[in-house]
Amino acid sequence: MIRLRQAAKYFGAVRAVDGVTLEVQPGEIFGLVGPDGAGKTTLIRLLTGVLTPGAGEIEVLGRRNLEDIKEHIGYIPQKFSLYGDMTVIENIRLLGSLYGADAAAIAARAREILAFTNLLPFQDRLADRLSGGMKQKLALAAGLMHRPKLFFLDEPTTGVDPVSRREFWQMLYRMNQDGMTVLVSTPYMDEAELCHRVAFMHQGRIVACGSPLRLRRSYPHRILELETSAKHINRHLAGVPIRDMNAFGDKYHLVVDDPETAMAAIRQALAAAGLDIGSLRETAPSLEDVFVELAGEE
Ligand SMILES: Nc1ncnc2c1ncn2[C@@H]1O[C@H](COP(=O)(O)OP(=O)(O)OP(=O)(O)O)[C@@H](O)[C@H]1O
Repeated sequence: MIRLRQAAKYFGAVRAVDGVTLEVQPGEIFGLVGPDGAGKTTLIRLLTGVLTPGAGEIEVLGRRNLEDIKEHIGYIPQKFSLYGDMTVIENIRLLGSLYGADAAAIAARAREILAFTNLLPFQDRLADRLSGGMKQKLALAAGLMHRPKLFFLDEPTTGVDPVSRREFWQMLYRMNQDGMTVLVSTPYMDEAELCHRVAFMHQGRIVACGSPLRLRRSYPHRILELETSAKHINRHLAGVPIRDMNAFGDKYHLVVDDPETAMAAIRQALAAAGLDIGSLRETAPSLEDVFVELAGEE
C-alpha cells in the first residue's frame, strides 16, 4: 500500500526525513510516533505528494507519480484546512463537488458521513464555531466524502479533549473495519498502543518499527516504578545501580538490569535520606520506556 526506500527530505541543514525505509500493508492502522520536530509531518507530506523527496523512492497505492493518488486518498493535515466561515454541511458539499459527484449523490453521502461522525445535529453550524474535537471530526468527514482507500491523518487529536479523542479513534477503527488503511501520526503513546504497527521516528529517522507488543517485548532492560512525594530523589540515588530515570506524571520509571538488587539499594538510599517511599515495584515496560531508550541511543 505504501513503500518507501531511503526517502529523504532536507530543508537546508535540517534533515527532516533522513533515509526512511518503510512498508505499510493494506488493512493496517499504522502509527507514526515521535516528538515534535521528529519529521512526521514532512514524511506525511511526502507520502501525500505535497512535497517531493530530495532522494529515495516512494510508492503509494502502487504508483510512483503521487499526482495520480490524490483522488484515492484522504488527508487531514495538522492545521485545520476547511472553511471556518462556512457551515459543516457547506464544507462537506464543497468537498463532494470537487470530486465531481452530482448533487443527489453528494447529499446522500453527506448524510451518511455526518451520521457516522455524529455531526448531524451540527450541520448548520459555522466550522469556526465548532470545538477542537468537532473540527477534527469535520475534517475526517470531509476526507471521507470520496471513499478513499487510504487515509493519512497528521496528529488529528493533538489538543483534543480525552472523550473526543476516544470517539475519534473509535471512528478510525470503524473505517479500518470497512477496509480502509490508515496512517496516523501522533505524539501520544496511548494512541500508539491502538495501532496495529508503529514506527518510532526521531530526528528524521525510523528508530524502530513493529507491533506495540513486539516493541515492548524487545525492551532490553527492566523497569521499576517508584511512587513518592519526595522531590529531587535523583540526588539521593547516586550510588544505586540505575541506568536511567524518567518522570511519568507523579511516578518515576527507573531503568535497571537487576530489579531485586536495585530495589533493595533504592529503599536503603531513600531511607538513609529520610525520604518516604509511597510504593516501589517492578512494572512492564511501556511504549514510552521503549521510545525513551531508543531516542537516547541515537
Ligand atoms: N518547510 C520547512 N522549511 C524548513 N524547515 C522545515 C520545514 N518543514 C519542516 N521543517 C523542519 O523539519 C523538522 C521536522 O519537522 P516536522 O514538522 O516534519 O516534524 P513533526 O514530527 O511533524 O513535528 P511537529 O509535530 O512539531 O510538526 C523540524 O526541525 C522542522 O523545523
